[in-house]
Amino acid sequence: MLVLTPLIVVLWRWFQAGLPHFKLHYLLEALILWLAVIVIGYQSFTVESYEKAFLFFTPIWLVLLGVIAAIRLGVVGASATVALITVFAVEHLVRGTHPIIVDTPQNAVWLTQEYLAIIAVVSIGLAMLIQEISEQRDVLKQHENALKAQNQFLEERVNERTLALKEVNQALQNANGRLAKSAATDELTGIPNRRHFLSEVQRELQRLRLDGQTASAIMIDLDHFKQVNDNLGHEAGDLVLCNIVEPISNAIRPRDLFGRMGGEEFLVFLSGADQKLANSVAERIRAEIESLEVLYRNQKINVTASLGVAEWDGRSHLDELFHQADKALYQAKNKGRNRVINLTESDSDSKNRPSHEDHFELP
Ligand SMILES: Nc1nc2c(ncn2[C@@H]2O[C@H](COP(=O)(O)OP(=O)(O)OP(=O)(O)O)[C@@H](O)[C@H]2O)c(=O)[nH]1
Repeated sequence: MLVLTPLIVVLWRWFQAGLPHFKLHYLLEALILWLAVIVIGYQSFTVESYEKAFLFFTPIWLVLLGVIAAIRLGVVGASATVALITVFAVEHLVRGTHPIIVDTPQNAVWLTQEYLAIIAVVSIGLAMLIQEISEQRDVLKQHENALKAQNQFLEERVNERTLALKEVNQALQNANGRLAKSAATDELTGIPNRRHFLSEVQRELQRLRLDGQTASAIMIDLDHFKQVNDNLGHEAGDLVLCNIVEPISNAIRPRDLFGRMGGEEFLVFLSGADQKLANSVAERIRAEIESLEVLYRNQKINVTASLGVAEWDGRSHLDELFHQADKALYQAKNKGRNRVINLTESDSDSKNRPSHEDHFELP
């Protein structure tokens, strides 16, 4: 009864949990094993067979079958195998045909019980141990899978965050770019404003100084621009200022610097250009402006400009260069406007004229 108890417990749990589904190969293995148990059990517990084939049909082999049952069939299979062996042992004990030959029946019962206890402990105990290990392995596997899933989730979150951060960063860079551009651009005309223009010129002057190259500046001021505003309104004046950009840009090279200094005054800086070249560029600008026709509310507006040219001496600060150009511009205005004047051509009086700009402050 003691030996059958595990089987009864296992079967009872089965019924409680619902009958498990055994796979075909499991049933086949169980069938083969139990056949071996029946053959060896019958022979080893029948005293005649035991005596004839002592080594082959011995109850010890049944212990080995119990171990195989534990490994291959689990707790259920091991319990069933132990039960089967118990049936043989008890049946032969009752009939008195058992091979356990001892002096008294009482001792035979004790010895049989010990034998069955050993089989039960080895077989069912081993099966339970294997089951425990397997369950622990399953739990570990589950934890590992959960950990992997958690890691994957975290990785996805990190990727999402990184992507979001990249997007924010990109947006920030774009905004910064736009901000820098708008800080450097004249709102009305879209060309570099005074501050940005002067800083670009200063950088260029440093480069030219190192390279030992020359440069020239052209200061452009629209003539009688006040009249445009007064006669046609500020909006018309703005339109003229916007339209003036294209002819000036057309007359210079892309690498030349061009900016609005304020009001109706523009500045051009020509790297590597001497006085002669600067004069011809200024003349081209003047002609382009003169031929410009701005259409405002079906009305054509024509403007002219006066231009002052100055060549850089290779040493002086940009303040000085632009003052020279400004003085030349003053000469152009004095001499009747719509013309280009180079400071070398201007009369000495003009040099005493207070500058158009107090000074060209650097950003
Ligand atoms: N529409 C418009 N007018 C401006 C702007 N900035 C300055 N002005 C005007 O430009 C005019 C400049 O007038 P003045 O300095 O007398 O020069 P001018 O009339 O061109 O005369 P000269 O330079 O001597 O030929 C003023 O009426 C300013 O109001 C601007 O952004 N838009």
